[in-house]
Amino acid sequence: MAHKFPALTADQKKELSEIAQRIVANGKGILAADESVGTMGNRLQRINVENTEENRRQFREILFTVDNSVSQSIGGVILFHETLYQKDSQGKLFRDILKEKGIVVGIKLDQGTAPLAGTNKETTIQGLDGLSQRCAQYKKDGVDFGKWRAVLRIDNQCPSALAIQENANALARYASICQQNGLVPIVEPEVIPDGDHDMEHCLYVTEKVLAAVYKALNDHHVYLEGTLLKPNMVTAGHACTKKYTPEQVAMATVTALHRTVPAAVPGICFLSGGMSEEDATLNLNAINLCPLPKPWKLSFSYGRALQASALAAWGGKAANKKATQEAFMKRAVANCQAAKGKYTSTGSSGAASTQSLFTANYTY
Ligand SMILES: O=P(O)(O)OC[C@@]1(O)O[C@H](CO)[C@@H](O)[C@@H]1O
Repeated sequence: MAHKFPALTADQKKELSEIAQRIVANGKGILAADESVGTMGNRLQRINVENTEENRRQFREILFTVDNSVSQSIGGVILFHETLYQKDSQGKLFRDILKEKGIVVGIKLDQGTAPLAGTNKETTIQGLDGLSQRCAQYKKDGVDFGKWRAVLRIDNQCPSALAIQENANALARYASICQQNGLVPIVEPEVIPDGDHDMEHCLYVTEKVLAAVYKALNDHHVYLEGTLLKPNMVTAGHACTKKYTPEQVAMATVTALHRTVPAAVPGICFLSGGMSEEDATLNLNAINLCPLPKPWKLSFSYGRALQASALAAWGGKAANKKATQEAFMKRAVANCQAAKGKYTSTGSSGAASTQSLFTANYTY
C-alpha cells in the first residue's frame, strides 16, 4: 500500500503547503509573466515593438520594479527561463528584486504542445524528460513553484477521452516531480474558449477534465495541500452568440469546482484566457460572491488581463515607465479586491482594459 512508501516527508509537506498558502494569502494572486519568446512576440507586435531579448527585458524590468506595495496584491510571479536569469539596468537579478518584495518566484516548466495522432488536432504537453533535474536546478536558483499548462479544446469529438486522460496524467506526473524537488506545482488544465459552444457545454467539459485531473493527482500520490489549481472560468465559447452575466459565469464556475476539486487544495488561481482585463476582474469578483460553498482561496493567475493596459501604456518607450507601472498596479489592486469579493468598477477604466484579448487558435 502506498502509505508504506510515503512520497514526501513531513518537512517537505510543510514547506510545500506554506509556499502555496503564501502565494494566495489575503486576496493575493499571481502575475503570469511567463510568456515564451514566441508568445511575447505576439504581445509586442500588438504595440509595434520588436521582439528582442532587450525589449522583453525592459518591459519586465518596468513591471518588477513597481512600488513595493505591489506585494499586497501579487503573491507570486511566474517567469520564463530567459527572464529568471535576466537583470535590471543596475545589474540586479529580477528574481532577487521579486524576492526582496516578498513575492514568490515561479517558473514555466512545460515545453509546449505535441500532437496526439488519430484525434481531431488534439495535443499533449512535452517536458517530462529531464524535468526532475530542471526542477532541482531551479530550486537552487530561488524558484519555489512551477507551472504546466495543458490545452483542451471544445469541438467535434473534443476533448476526446484520450486527450483528457493523457493530459491529466502528464499534469499529475509533472506535479509529483515538482513536489519531489520542493516546488509547488500549479496544475493548469485549460479548456480554451475557442468555439461557439454555450456555457452549459463548457461546464460539462470542465467538470470532466477536472475530475480526471484530480483522479490522476491522487493516483500519483500528489500532496494536494502543496498544489495550486489554475483553471479556466466556465464561460461560453468566444463565438457563442448568447451572452452571460458575471453572476452566471460565477455560478457555473463554482459549480464545476465544487463538484470536482477537493477542499484540501489551498487555492484556485484562474487564468484570464483572452477575457478583457475588466471582465476578468468582474468575473473573479462575482465568483468570490457566489453563494455556493467555497473551501479554497479563489484568486487570479493572469497573463493578458494583468498586462494589456501596461503594455499599451509602455509602447516600447522608457519615458512611459511611470504610466506603465500605474496601469499594472491598477489591475493588480483591482484583482486583489476581486479575490476578496470587494471590487467595484469605477467605470473609469482605460480603453485597453475593456478590449477583448482573445486570439483565435492561439498557440502558446
Ligand atoms: O490566459 P492568460 O491569463 O493570458 O495566461 C495564462 C497563461 O497560462 O497562458 C500563457 C501562455 O502560456 C501564460 O503566459 C500564462 O501563464
